[in-house]
Amino acid sequence: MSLEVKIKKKLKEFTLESELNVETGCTGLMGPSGSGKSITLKCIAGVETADSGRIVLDGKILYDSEKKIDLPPQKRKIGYLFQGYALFPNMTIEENIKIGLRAKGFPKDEIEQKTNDMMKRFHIEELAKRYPRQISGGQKQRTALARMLVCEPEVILMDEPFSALDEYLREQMQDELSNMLAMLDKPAILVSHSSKEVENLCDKKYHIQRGHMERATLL
Ligand SMILES: Nc1ncnc2c1ncn2[C@@H]1O[C@H](COP(=O)(O)OP(=O)(O)OP(=O)(O)O)[C@@H](O)[C@H]1O
Repeated sequence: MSLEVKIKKKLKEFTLESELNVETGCTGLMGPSGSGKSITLKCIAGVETADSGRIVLDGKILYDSEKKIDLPPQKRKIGYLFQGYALFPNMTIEENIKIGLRAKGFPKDEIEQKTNDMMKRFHIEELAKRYPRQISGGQKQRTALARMLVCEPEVILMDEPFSALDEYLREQMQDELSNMLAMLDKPAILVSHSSKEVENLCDKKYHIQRGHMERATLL
């Protein structure tokens, strides 16, 4: 399974020129603040649109400016773990996980089944009826991961998934994430400011600076 990205997008201060190939396994994306990491992920997910280029997942075109193809986010099969998780504060943990499945029109009993399976897998079933403000940082991250994976994405995008966690929890969640990625066997992109995190979790990395992306070597 592979994801090929070659896109351009004019931003206020520079032009983003993202070019990366991601295979099964985890690819790190590093760079200074404001260099174009999040917007690259958003273009891949389809919540932002590039000005030109192509995004191809296993031969399937998600975006092609010349062919005028631009699949909406719900047709891209991409899981996006947002910076800060973006859980809906007015929905319970359970409802937060169900929302994507509802949007995709799954039947009610299948939604229940899939949500319960995911909550068990991430050890959050006891939190089902609580709201995001009533759970810890690690539990929020588990909820966000469950919400992302319940829709069975083909590609996983993670924007600084550990930045909100303290050091102890960060190491624990890194281990969990590493096991999960190995089990899923899908391409993943991890945006991070930490070389250590990328060295631990990724088998490939890119650097981006003012919108210009280059492959870098892991230590
Ligand atoms: N939709 C948009 N249209 C135009 N410019 C944007 C848009 N979104 C972000 N930008 C600008 O593009 C640049 C890159 O932003 P981006 O959010 O990708 O940075 P980043 O590398 O993820 O930074 P950080 O590490 O701080 O999260 C910034 O200068 C930002 O102000």
